[in-house]
Amino acid sequence: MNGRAEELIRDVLKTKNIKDVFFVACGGSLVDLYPGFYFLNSESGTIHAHWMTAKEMSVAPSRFLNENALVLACSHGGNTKEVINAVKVALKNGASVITMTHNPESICAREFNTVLYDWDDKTNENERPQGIVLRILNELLKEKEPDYKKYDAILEGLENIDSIVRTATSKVKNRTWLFAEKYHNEKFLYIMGSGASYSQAYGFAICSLQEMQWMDCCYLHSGEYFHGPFECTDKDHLYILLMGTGNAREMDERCLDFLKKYGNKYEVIDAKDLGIDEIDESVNEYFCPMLFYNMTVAYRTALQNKRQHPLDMRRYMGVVEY
Ligand SMILES: O=P(O)(O)OC[C@H]1O[C@](O)(CO)[C@@H](O)[C@@H]1O
Repeated sequence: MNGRAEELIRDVLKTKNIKDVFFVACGGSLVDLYPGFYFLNSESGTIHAHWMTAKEMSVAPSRFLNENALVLACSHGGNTKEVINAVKVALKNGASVITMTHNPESICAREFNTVLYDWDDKTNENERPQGIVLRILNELLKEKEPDYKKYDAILEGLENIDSIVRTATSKVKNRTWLFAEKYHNEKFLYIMGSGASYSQAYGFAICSLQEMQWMDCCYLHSGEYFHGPFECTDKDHLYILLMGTGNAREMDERCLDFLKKYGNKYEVIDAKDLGIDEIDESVNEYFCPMLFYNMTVAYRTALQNKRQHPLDMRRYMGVVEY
């Protein structure tokens, strides 16, 4: 780990008493910030967490967006207008800002405090946005909360997650191919998850299936499935269930029990079958989304190959005005 993330948060803490952390971005980058938001909500006794699409921060800024706030903003390309505007509003309100981007030439990199990350197959999970966010928050809690006890377990997880992800990715290869063979023409998919991994149900749906495959689908929180959506369950609808760890897991298990009884077509991606237990039980739920992200890449690649629909084909994004 290169230390830039740690350096930036320590700098902030020299002069600021952080009471609120805002996580802002758009689309896939926003997905990457959710586990940090969930982590802070679960672990901190002094800091409030807020997670929102960047535009919402500019059009409806919270009253907590002030000199005691820290904004963590992510933009892969570093130039997304909504993100740049949100950061400007945050700075104007006196907040501290750390951005993350892959693009050294971008506005994020040139104009704001930034952590630059690589994005190639070899990049370690702890140097990608989800890992960087967890590193920043781990330092923040260590500095601010004397009773924070998970610092070492998180560091250890950050050391181990990359090899877990790589092993899991090769393990699911055949399975993703079979999935694509069976379901490449599916009319509608439900993607479910909970806890920190709710983010990946969201990302699987909006980025991998809708944006990259133009497939109709929706994402659901496993807990919310029982509050309306389950009425659609029958032998024909397809469900993808991400099963994480931690306290939230019981919501995923409840969905699985129900699907076993009343459903027929469901794909279970269980972090416990994919090696997540190699990370300490007290923190491994925060690493499941990194694992699930890589599973969504594996599934969407198999779908792309079967459907002959390139992952980078767009008809609106970056093509027309919006
Ligand atoms: O991360 P950036 O560069 O701000 O771009 C955000 C855009 O990229 C995506 O995450 C993926 O194409 C979209 O969901 C979103 O509109």
